[in-house]
Amino acid sequence: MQSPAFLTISDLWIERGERVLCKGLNFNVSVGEIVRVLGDNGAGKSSLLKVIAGVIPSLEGCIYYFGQDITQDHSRLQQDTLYIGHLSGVKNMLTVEENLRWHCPDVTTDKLHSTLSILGLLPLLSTSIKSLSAGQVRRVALSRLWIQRKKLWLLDEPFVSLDAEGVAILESHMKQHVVAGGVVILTTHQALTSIHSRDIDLLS
Ligand SMILES: Nc1ncnc2c1ncn2[C@@H]1O[C@H](COP(=O)(O)OP(=O)(O)OP(=O)(O)O)[C@@H](O)[C@H]1O
Repeated sequence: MQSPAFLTISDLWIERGERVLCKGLNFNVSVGEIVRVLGDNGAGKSSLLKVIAGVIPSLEGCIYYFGQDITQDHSRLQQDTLYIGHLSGVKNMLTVEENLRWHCPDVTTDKLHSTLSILGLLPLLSTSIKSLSAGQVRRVALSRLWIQRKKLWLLDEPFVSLDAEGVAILESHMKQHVVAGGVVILTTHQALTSIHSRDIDLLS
């Protein structure tokens, strides 16, 4: 018998603000895949990620995690998921280090420093988020991908504000993650330059 997919989205309907999005959406995601969710502005890409993350409920349909229906209780999937939303979850009043320690209280100083070094943020360790550029804030948000070990990455517009070097660093890290058996589901309006993805198109 074939083993169940990592994630199965089955006849999923999403409603937001009395508008129905994703009318009967079906797709599977396998271990080792990068899935790019495409669609026009307002098509429902962020909403779909939020439904998978268990942040908002679906109107109808089911989500299966390794064949187990988790539609009503996302806790098993949430344990294995790192969701970085469009607004990135970075706190303006904290420094770069405080932000990361807030999200990842168990991180060692070595790991923190090596991650910030990869992302070019080490000199900004004690700088308050409110003094950073948009691209630097995005790098702080994404640094959790190097620290928190989770199978599923749900990334909403992770490339926004990144320069070419930042895009290359993130694409390379995604590639390593899926080669190691992870899964990435992301939304982006830009083409991926060095990684292969499977595209799911949400028609608006
Ligand atoms: N909190 C909310 N309350 C009500 N409606 C919402 C809410 N958030 C989003 N919507 C609506 O849901 C629809 C889909 O929004 P969503 O953010 O999922 O789209 P998107 O495809 O990610 O768009 P974009 O490409 O612009 O980021 C839009 O019509 C939007 O107005």
